Amino acid sequence: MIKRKFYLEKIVKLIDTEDIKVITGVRRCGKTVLLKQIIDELENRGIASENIIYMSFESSKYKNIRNDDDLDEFIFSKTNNLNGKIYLLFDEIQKVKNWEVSLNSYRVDLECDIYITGSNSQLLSGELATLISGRYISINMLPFSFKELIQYYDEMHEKIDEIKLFEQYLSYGGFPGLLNYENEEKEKYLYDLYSTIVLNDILYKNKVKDLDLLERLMEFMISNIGKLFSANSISKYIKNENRKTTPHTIINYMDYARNAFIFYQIKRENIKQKRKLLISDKYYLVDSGFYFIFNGSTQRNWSQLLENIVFLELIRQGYSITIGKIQDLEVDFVCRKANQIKYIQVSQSILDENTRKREFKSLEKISDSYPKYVISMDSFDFSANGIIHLNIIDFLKSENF
Ligand SMILES: Nc1ncnc2c1ncn2[C@@H]1O[C@H](COP(=O)(O)OP(=O)(O)OP(=O)(O)O)[C@@H](O)[C@H]1O
Repeated sequence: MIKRKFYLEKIVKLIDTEDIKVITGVRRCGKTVLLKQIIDELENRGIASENIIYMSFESSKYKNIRNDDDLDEFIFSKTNNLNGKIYLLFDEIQKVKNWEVSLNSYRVDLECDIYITGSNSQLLSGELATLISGRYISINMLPFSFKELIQYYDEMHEKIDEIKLFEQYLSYGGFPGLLNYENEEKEKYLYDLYSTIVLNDILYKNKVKDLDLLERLMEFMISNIGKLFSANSISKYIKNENRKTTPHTIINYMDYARNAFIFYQIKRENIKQKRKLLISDKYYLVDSGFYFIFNGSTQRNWSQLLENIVFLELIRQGYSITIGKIQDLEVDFVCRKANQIKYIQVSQSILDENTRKREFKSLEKISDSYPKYVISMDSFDFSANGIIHLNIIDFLKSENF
């Protein structure tokens, strides 16, 4: 197991703070392993193991703990005779009914520090969420980044060519569990994971009735990542296939998929007109592996994939992102962090002069002095009119873009 330093550093700073630490993220991105790494950190600090209580509600061991009363009975019996602070780590807490009531009472009645995980962004939006609102801090996890993939092979002492590794990352993405499998099995792993999310986290959880429509919508969105659409335009497209639907249904299904962390929805802004937000949005995937299962190796649109990978790295690095529109041109990403703005275009290659002109054109139209970049797979140094070219691998390897 590699240490997820990026997330651990954030969490370690929060140990012993009052807030409940909430770790969310798509299924199988590594939340359980991270909880175990937090436990290691607590033990390294000399905390007695009996004061650390880890419970995974996916495990049959706790199948009898179904609601807040069951959980309270268990926790109070376990902690009755303990001295000192107690560390509670609950994996997939949403399986326990009214869990918010329990956590709220532990905060008051026990000297404790609490960590929870969940794979749905609605974890903290149920009716009882107000009990802990304002008393938690959440950390959203993603599958492995390219840097973490390099770290993984380094720690395995496996020499691997960086370009080959990048190609592997482009195709299969960064779900950590994939690394236990060979190529053909990777596809199956991704497909099984995708199906579990669609069935359990979207269909059953939201009582979706039309599985066929849901599957068609997901396939459409995954194949069209990084393209502009609205619920109306998708609804029209799907109706053209002789299926019944409404924009309202499409909006609901897309929300469910976002809540399961499959997609990120990004707004579009007009850079010139006072940054006004526009109607249609873009969607990006939580991991490019899911693109692969629908688009195989032959039909892949590399620019789309690169854009998705750049997007993921930007949100990992804490940027908030919109898509930019300037006159009739698009700027792929407008990135904001701490009063700074950066503009980014992503292109497979800018070796061809016409492509280069096209990619630079929208950035050249922006008159402010914030930094502007074009990221591509090319590996030459190039800058013109204040626009800097970056190689994608260098970009992904940078600690602080
Ligand atoms: N840091 C890591 N290093 C190596 N492998 C990892 C790491 N983190 C996770 N994995 C592997 O990825 C898989 C999924 O990890 P994990 O169970 O922690 O994910 P999860 O987010 O808790 O999943 P779920 O939401 O389904 O409970 C496991 O096979 C695990 O071994």
